[in-house]
Amino acid sequence: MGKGRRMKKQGPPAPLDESKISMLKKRKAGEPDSAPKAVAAKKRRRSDADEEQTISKKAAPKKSKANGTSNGVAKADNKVIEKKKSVPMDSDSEDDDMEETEDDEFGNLDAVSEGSLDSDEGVERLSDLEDEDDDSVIDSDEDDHPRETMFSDDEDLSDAEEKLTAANMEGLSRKLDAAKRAEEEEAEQELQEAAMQTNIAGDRPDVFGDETQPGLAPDLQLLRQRITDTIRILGDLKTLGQPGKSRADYVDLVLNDICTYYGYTRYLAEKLFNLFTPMEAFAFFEANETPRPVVIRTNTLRTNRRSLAQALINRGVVLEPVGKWSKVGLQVFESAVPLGATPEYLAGHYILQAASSFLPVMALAPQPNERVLDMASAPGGKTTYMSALMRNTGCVIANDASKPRAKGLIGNIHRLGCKNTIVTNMDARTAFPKAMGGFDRVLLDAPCTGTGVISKDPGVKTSKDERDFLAIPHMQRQLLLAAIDSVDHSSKTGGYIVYSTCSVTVEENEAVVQYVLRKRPNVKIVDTGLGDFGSPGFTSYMGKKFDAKMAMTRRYFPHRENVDGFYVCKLKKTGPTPVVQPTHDATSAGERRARSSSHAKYTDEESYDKTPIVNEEGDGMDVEGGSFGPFEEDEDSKRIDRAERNRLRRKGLNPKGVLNKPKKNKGEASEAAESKESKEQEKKKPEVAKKSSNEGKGEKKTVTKEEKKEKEKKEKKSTKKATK
Ligand SMILES: C[S@@+](CC[C@H](N)C(=O)[O-])C[C@H]1O[C@@H](n2cnc3c(N)ncnc32)[C@H](O)[C@@H]1O
Repeated sequence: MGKGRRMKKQGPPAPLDESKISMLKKRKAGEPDSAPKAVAAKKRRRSDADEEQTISKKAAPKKSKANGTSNGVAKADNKVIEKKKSVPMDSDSEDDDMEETEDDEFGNLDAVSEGSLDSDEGVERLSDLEDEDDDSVIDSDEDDHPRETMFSDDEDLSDAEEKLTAANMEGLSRKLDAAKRAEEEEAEQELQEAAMQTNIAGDRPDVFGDETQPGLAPDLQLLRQRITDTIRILGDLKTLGQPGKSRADYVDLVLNDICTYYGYTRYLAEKLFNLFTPMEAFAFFEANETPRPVVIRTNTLRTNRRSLAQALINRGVVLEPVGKWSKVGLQVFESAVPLGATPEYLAGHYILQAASSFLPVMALAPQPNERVLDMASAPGGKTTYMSALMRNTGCVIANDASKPRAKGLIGNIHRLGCKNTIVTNMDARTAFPKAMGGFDRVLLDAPCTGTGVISKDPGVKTSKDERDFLAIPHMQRQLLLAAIDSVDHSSKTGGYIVYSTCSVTVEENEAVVQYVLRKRPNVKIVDTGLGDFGSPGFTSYMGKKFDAKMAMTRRYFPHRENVDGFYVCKLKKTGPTPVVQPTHDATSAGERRARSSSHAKYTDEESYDKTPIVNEEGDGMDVEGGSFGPFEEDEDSKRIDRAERNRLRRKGLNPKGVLNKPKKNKGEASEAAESKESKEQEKKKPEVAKKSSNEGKGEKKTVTKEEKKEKEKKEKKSTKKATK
């Protein structure tokens, strides 16, 4: 498995159709639109495209002259070229440049976003196309027909994209060059691989032979070579494996090498490795070493994608639509200006947002006039998208437990002009549905370990340990139960919950969903509406079986889709959550309030869902004792405590010493558990001694001798007395 193959799989987005470029370059050069020519142009080769580009560049100045300072396409292209030559990347000159152009361009952009396009030549050429604005305001309409609405293949859209492509062809030509180079590299790589495989064909490569000298820095190239060799052997152990070496030996070797080469802890490397075949695991680890594409989301509350693209192209940004699956995303290839400081950014026309982050919101598909909760919302990428899909109507409650993060959230909400949003700062586990409930839809984009975003945060490689993979899923389960309980199952338009994480581990995804399915039989998994993009969730993992519908949840991986690792699950609430009816005396005022709002129907006998909560053991599923077993509260805290003790031991610390130190806030529970445990052990000691003495083993021997001596002394004394 070499880089070439990985590139093919993970690769950049599919190379652009050259025909589009040829056709549009012709248009750009002043030729009338001609569909037949465009079809013929499809077959042209790259050299033709280059030639046409030269023509278009020559034609461009005329246009820009005619346009003056307008947003003409030709000017845009020139500007890209000029900027590349004359605008250094240091911030001073960027600012200067922006100041010079800001008034005109920004003024125009505002006009465009309000639909009053300038009638100058360049802009006209764009505006004569079907505007995608109307479509792009709402990304998805009815939940019942999500695919139709979200993956529209309609003509207008592709036509608009062609326009965008035309406007951006300078960048796209470069992209084609890059794709060609990548292809050549791939071919080269494959040749090398083939040669390498020929060398070892028939041989059984001895990957165990070349141990690095202890104390010496490893030769990374050799290490990488050994990783690829071991992975190949694991793919055909029978033929390539050394006699006497088992699969476990090879896995152990490759895991150690992965830890050294990529810098993971053994614990995490193993966890991630186990998600895939060895070959795919390698692709995953490799993909974590390269950044994902930069993507921006158009804020349709302020502009539309076409106008935004136009404005940014004018500033020297090279971009293109992110893909058919989104009508609001733009992938940025190059930028002559800082994307977080353009006038368009400051005016809230877009937000920098990873492509995978769009998906949970698209799955939730909030509708205008609904009441929606975003449980863990900071810094607000998804909240603001929800607000835009709802066209600033209804109400979005954007909650986050972190006050500093909530500040960033408020900033984004203001910048993007979301007027239907209220920010709250509460621990969602306990606040909802107590404080508020009865929502039409709830998004839980849960706090997670971040194993899907290692390319952004390589610290995850070493910072996440056993304890995190117990404590975080524990919190996720609590949050998801609260999310379900906060939804109004009888909502006419909704009744949906979307659970998402930017982690790829099973503990944080399928296992959390499985847990809530057992705890809340009044929810079921439904289609996310995200089509075939991504892979199905696991229905079984390492001997554990999950609900068959788990395949309807979606997984996204950096090496497969070239997006951050992500998980999306959509649930539909079918009835009220069964609750044990408390006596009135025991009900607090807060609980009564919550019940009267969100759980109004709990007391309604007719609508009360009598479905019994399924057996804690699950429906014949093997959920006991595994690494992601039944996750009961007590079980969890014991496991978390155990993991904490292990962590401290690994650090060479005495868990008792550390955990028994008085603490003010965190860890009180584990401290209490720890001291309770040690007290119990203390109590147990005499019992052990007693028990042992009965059994005649170990410690009891000493005790018995002492006792015997004591007894003998006493006997001697009493004998003496008796003699006297
Ligand atoms: C993955 S981030 C959310 C990202 C956000 N949805 C977005 O798209 O911008 C998880 C968030 O959960 C918040 N969080 C952690 N524990 C929480 C809790 N108990 N209740 C509410 N929010 C919590 C964190 O502060 C963090 O901002």
